[in-house]
Amino acid sequence: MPDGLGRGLDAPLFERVVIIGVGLIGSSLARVARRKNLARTIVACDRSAAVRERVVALGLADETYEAPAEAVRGADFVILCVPVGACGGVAEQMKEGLAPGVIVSDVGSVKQSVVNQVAPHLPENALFVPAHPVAGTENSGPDAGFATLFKGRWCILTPPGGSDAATDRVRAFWEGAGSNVEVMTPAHHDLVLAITSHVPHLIAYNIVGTAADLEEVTQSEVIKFSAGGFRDFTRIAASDPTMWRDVFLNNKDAVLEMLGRFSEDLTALQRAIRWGDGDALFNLFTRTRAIRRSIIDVGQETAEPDFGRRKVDEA
Ligand SMILES: NC(=O)C1=CN([C@@H]2O[C@H](COP(=O)(O)OP(=O)(O)OC[C@H]3O[C@@H](n4cnc5c(N)ncnc54)[C@H](O)[C@@H]3O)[C@@H](O)[C@H]2O)C=CC1
Ligand SMILES: O=C(O)C(=O)Cc1ccc(O)cc1
Repeated sequence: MPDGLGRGLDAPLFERVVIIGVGLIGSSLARVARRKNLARTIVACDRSAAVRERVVALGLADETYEAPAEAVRGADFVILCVPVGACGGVAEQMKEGLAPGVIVSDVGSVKQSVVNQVAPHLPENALFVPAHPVAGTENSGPDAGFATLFKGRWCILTPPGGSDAATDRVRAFWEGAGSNVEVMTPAHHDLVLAITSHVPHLIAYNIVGTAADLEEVTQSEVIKFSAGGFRDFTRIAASDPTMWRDVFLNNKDAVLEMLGRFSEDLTALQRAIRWGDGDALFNLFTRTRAIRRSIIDVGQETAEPDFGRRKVDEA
């Protein structure tokens, strides 16, 4: 009996899913694809020999390749899970192996730049549905992934022509992985994520760097007294340097726009402290407390909002 996507109820969603870049996100996808029967065959591709060895040792894939063009042969779904700055190069390397009608997607934290890099390399008969799971941790590599990473989290799709049959299949894949799916334009995605994710990471990198540079506060004191808010910043600031370098270089305009607003608001706070304007501080802190509580309320109904999750299960 076929489902809404034309498959038998027990049939996997895709025949041959290729994951290029098997780190935190790629390995989590491999794990959940296996667990939820989203792929008949899982193919892993990574340029790192050490990663490919771990993929084999962890049993994450049915086949493992170094070369993207070999990996993608005969695939009906290819997902780029490499840093955003590497997507164009990988697309160029894989293009000659792509079968007609293949759906190509990615998981990059920035969307417009990935579209600009990848689309020119795809043959006309490939269907491109960019995606961004708004779920992750500060850890990297195939050992850091886990099958429940995407459960109850948002996944944003930015298909070029709005929704179509390929988008429906990618939506089904992410829903199968446990995510809630939303569709928007790449530019809108990049603006929203600049303030909700990219600037917060930049602030964390900056505050940890500032604390580490302070001469009168020794490194050991920073560590010793980091039980407060600073400790949360250190988790974020432990995120992958390559990944985050690429995010900032590839979402430059939106990040600079949001950073400008942030700096203005920070200056207003600085002024309130200097002039003893307690009302200004109290009013802002009251508003932000309400925002946090509304996130938690929504989270309890739908998704667990805590980004600081750790690996909780195995493949
Ligand atoms: N880490 C996170 O919390 C999240 C990351 N993302 C996005 O997911 C993507 C991957 O991030 P992670 O899994 O965290 O990274 P990761 O560092 O854990 O894994 C990346 C993998 O890609 C491989 N790789 C790098 N360049 C390559 C190339 N040119 N060809 C083939 N393989 C290559 C690396 O060897 C590594 O195994 C990034 O685009 C990131 O923006 C999206 C949501 C959350
Ligand atoms: O670990 C955290 O707090 C995160 O914010 C994870 C994360 C990192 C990058 C993304 O594009 C989405 C989620």
